[in-house]
Amino acid sequence: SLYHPAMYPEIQPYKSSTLKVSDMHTLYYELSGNKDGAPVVFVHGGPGGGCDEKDRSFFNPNKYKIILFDQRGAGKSTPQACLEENTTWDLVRDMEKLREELQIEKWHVFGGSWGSTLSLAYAQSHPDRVKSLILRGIFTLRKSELKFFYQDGASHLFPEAWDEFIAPIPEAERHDMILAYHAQLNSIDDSTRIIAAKAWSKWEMSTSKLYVDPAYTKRAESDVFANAFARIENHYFINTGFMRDGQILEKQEIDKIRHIPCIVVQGRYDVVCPATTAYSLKKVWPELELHIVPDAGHSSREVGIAKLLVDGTNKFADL
Ligand SMILES: CNCC(=O)c1nnc(C(C)(C)C)o1
Repeated sequence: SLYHPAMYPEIQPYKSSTLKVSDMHTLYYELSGNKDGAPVVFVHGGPGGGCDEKDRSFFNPNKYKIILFDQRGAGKSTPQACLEENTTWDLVRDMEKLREELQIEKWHVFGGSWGSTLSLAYAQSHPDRVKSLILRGIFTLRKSELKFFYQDGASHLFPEAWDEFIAPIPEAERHDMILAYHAQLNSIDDSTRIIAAKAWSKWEMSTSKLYVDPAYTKRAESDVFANAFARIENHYFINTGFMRDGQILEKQEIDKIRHIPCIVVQGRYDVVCPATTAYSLKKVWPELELHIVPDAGHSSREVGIAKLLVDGTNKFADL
């Protein structure tokens, strides 16, 4: 079932296709809802997480032309979990290629977690192509954010899951978990790679909701999902998103997009992308509408978060 009564019923795409964006990469995308409606592009998280069919339900299908696409190496895009030619700026260029392929002038942009990072990077690169931004669980890949979730922070709140996360890593390497996981996720040994990928994914899935949800955590047990999610996330994080530390929050970058209508929905108890980053974004971008949900964690599937996201898409539908 869906995460809140305000969400729209599950629908199927009226078109699914692929777009070749480089000699190496081909993206999967799909269109649903009203083909003459207001175009909105859904930017999935991870990176490497891929889209989920339920993601269509954040949008009124009578008002929106709903565009879901799997970023490089994620979901149904190929080559699966490929790290070559896979950077933030390749994905920004891909969004422009997709927009042009679909003959869209301007579109609404909706994204959570890594999806909020890429949405902001895209808007700062192409502000004239963005009608509105609806963002959840703000993530800007600062070293402090990565340290909190992967080294010394969330570990204090989820000690049991943290024990499982560090288990595959030799004690001598635990002082730099992202680097240590990079070695295992890129090992020549398949079993080392998949064990590390599942442990990495399970850490995130078991800390993404205020009430740990076993059904949600199960997602980490899929070899295909875990492999792409873990390898691509780790690749982006070890490169701190291919950006300067804090680049997205710089005044010169925010000033490019301050005129764009923007709603941010942030869980108070989000331990994956803690509220401090959403708050920093609000301080540098006072015009944005910030909602901190008092009883939610990171996931867009938290009841309070899902409701405010749908309220946001309903509000922006007629912009
Ligand atoms: C640090 N990564 C957070 C993120 O982007 C994310 N968390 N869960 C997801 C999926 C919903 C795509 C699994 O993405």
